[in-house]
Amino acid sequence: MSATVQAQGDLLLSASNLSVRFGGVLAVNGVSFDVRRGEVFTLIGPNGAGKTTVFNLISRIYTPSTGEITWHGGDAPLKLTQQPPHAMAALGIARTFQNIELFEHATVLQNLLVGRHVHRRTGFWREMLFTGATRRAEVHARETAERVIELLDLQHHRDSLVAGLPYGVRKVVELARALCTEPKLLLLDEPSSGLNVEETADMAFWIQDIQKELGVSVLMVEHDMSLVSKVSDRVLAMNQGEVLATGTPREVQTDAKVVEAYLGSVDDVSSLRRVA
Ligand SMILES: Nc1ncnc2c1ncn2[C@@H]1O[C@H](COP(=O)(O)OP(=O)(O)OP(=O)(O)O)[C@@H](O)[C@H]1O
Repeated sequence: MSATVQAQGDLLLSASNLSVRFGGVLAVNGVSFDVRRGEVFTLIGPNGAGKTTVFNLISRIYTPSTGEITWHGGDAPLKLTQQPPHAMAALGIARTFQNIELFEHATVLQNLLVGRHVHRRTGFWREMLFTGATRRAEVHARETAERVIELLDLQHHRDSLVAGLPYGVRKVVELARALCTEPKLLLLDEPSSGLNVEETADMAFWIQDIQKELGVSVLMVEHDMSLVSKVSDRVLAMNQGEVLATGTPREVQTDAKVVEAYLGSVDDVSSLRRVA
């Protein structure tokens, strides 16, 4: 894993003119944005704005009706819309889910090693014969898992069954499992959902560590504006499927269109000014 945060101007992913229609609902309408290497880029907006739909377009759960998503994380630009969902992890895109999806009756370490298997290239017969390549892959998987365990302070939980862990720890384990695929881009779907204030502050700390220590870029959907302000380099605000504003957390939170979308009135702008 890279230890350097890369230059901000360097493009990692670009979404251009994305639209999705569900029956009569135009859930996403002409949305364009870029995610740069090393940045935390956050989608915000009121309920039903289209954030999750954009997120699901990037992780290839949905295919856009119009538009294109280009991945710049490989040797040459790649059209993500032509890739199947299962190809995402191998390309360097990992995600977490709003409702945690872990193997409940496996240990934390076992869950992390499952995450690593996306990079196994050794083939069936080599695995059966446990060749040198297989052994090296196994050692690398364990080393990566141990590094992630240390980074996210999960040492005490390494051999615990996930089912017995508090919700806040499980959220961190899910983050750890995604990191074990050694992604270039980490997609976080509402990382603070279900967490209390203290756990949300811890989550902000982990996201900053992931960005700064590992150089991993983050694209997240998040409602908690304290977390958004603390960790985001740039924010994109949506409403009714369309982009309202893109910029720093402060720029977006004080944008009149954004304030109006949240509150229905530009008079209440001060209540959104909770930028750290
Ligand atoms: N699979 C689907 N089928 C039909 N309509 C959908 C589907 N997914 C989303 N929608 C509709 O698309 C619009 C955008 O929904 P989306 O979930 O993307 O919003 P959101 O900004 O993530 O909202 P929230 O913050 O409440 O999660 C909504 O009107 C929603 O009802």
